[in-house]
Amino acid sequence: MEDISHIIDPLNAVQREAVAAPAEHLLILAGAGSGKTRVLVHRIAWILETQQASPHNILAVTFTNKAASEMQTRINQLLQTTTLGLWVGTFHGICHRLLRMHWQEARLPSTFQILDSDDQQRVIKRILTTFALDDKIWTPKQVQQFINNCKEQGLRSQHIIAEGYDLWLKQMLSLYQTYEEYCQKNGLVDFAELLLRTYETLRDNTALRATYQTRFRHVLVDEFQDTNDIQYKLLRILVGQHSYLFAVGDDDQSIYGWRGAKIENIQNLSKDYPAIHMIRLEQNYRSTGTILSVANNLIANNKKRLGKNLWTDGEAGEPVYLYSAYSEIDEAQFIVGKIADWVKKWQEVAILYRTSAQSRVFEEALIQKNIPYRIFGGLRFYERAEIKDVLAYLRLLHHRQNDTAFERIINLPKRGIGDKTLENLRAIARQHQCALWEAVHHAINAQLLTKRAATPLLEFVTFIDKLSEQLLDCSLSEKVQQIIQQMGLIAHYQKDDPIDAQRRQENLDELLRATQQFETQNKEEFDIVSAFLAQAALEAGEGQGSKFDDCVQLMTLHSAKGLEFSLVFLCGLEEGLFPHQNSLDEGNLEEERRLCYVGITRARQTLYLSHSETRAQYGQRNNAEQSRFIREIPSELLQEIRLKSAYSNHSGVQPSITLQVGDNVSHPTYGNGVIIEQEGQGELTRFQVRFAKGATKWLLLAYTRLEKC
Ligand SMILES: Nc1ncnc2c1ncn2[C@@H]1O[C@H](COP(=O)(O)OP(=O)(O)OP(=O)(O)O)[C@@H](O)[C@H]1O
Ligand SMILES: [Mg+2]
Repeated sequence: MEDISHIIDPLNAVQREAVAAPAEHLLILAGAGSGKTRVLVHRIAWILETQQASPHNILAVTFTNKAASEMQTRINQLLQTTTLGLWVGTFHGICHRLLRMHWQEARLPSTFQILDSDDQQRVIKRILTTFALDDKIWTPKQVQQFINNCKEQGLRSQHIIAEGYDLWLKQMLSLYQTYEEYCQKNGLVDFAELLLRTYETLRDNTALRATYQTRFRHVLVDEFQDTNDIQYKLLRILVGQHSYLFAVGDDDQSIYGWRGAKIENIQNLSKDYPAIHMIRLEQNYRSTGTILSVANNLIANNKKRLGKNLWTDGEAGEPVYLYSAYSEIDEAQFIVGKIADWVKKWQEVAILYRTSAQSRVFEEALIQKNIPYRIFGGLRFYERAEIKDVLAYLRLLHHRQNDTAFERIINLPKRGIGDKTLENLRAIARQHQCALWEAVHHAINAQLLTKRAATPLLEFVTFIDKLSEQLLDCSLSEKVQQIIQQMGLIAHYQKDDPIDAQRRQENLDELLRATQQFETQNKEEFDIVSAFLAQAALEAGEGQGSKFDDCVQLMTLHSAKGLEFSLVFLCGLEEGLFPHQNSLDEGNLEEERRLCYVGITRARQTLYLSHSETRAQYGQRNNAEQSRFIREIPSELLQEIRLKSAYSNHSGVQPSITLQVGDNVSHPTYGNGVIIEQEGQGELTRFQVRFAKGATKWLLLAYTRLEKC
């Protein structure tokens, strides 16, 4: 047998037990940072190295594409070779792959296209117009949620029976049904459909099911606590009579309940696989003792827990710091000031927040200090308008029947094709049951449109046909480059919004780099354009590029799952923000607390918690109450960094408050401005100043040198 010490040695006794367990179903239920992901990776390496199965027999499911590629790298490192045939991916990625391979069994056209969330809403909007429903009452978003919820539970419209007089449900169901028919006819597959369709295909196809059940002898799943109904069903159907499930998870980190994830799936495992062997890991290797105590104390407030006790034999480390800011801008400046003092790599630093809108103030503060940063997950690269514009062109060139792409670019840049003409086209398409592209031809041939309406349309289709022919033999990146050039997109954005044009151009440059990289990585790919488009839709920016690799990471708490950083800032700990008001209203406090637990346990060495006493919301500044989560942490574990103490250390003179709202003032950095608001008293007096350069800032009188002028 091969020497497997490099796989086993870096593990503790319980981790070894899990990695080297005999072929059986296993559930590793353990707290944050206890090595679950490490154990999963080592288990794969161990299976391969001890030759119990070939890479071909292994399927590993992770939560993000980033996690999947890290996992693949770790396995290759451990085995010191590149493994081929191993499937590692997200549920969506794996299902997409299966559907591409088995489109016939799945009753899809070979050219089926993925609808991302935006495209899906566009389709729903179209359907809503044909129903002539009031789109204020029947919002596309609401219909989208209804459809996705159904699909995530494995339900088709025909499976749901609207009883009696439930008119709302009846209406939703008929919208759902129309949507299903539309997608089926046009070969469109939304994200939830990827999973549901794969499940149904395997369920209804005995031979196919048998093939995969025989193939995947080992099915391994990370972050199992966040699987939803359809994902669980998929796992059940993939794990055959002679396969083994290896699930790792942490009930305390279940944070996707709002998206249909079911903690109960952990209990279901023991019901559905009675022989499952459960292993608990309790030693945490990630965080200092103090950080871990903070996390343990917080999560102890949850009632619904399976219960576990995490410990570390590492050092207590630094205290956990708590900063009370007087505004979100002060909060951002404090945090960014601390980051500027950080001497190690930027990439070891993360700012975590509850809602993605909070990122903007941090971005501004980071830009001011010239610190490179990257937004992970939130502001997705492939979701940015300019990227979607170019990809829509690419889609239409590749597949003229793609109506979503057609609609997106028909007037981009402006061609003078009016809404009325488009409405006519849609009607023709409906009547002839054809794509908009064909509807244009119908309309022109049968002279259904006025000359004024027909001319730009004819120009458009001719242009696209010509461009398509011209680019036929070009590489993917050449195509993208030509589209950007020939469509005059940069000039269009310049006209559209000159301030934003620079950023958009940078994004387009980045897109070109992405296609070039894709080409070198996928030399064997037969249909590289389709492969790239699918990846773009699926990844939606997780692998978002940045000019710098080494940059500070900004992300929502939800995106932070599974990751770790030396220095973590957990900000906006205020009632209504975190815990979020929606969750409070819906009785989901425990899930919010788990989210806070996830945030705290991302930190290895240093953790700052912060909240602001006031926060601007909906155009006004409100007082904000400190989050209950801070109060739930024993105060001896926290070291407060107080404005007050900062003030008393401040060598300046006692501020004499001679300023008032309406005064013209000058500031050494920001220049001249006018006071528009005043708050607080004595040493905590603060002014809101609108500066001539455009910025509006809250300034604490004790800190700033504001002079009347
Ligand atoms: N036996 C060990 N010896 C040393 N370091 C370890 C050991 N086990 C895990 N680690 C390290 O501890 C950290 C946390 O491990 P890992 O990310 O696998 O935990 P996890 O349980 O998956 O955490 P999460 O719940 O946040 O996903 C990693 O840096 C990992 O390399
Ligand atoms: Mg993990």
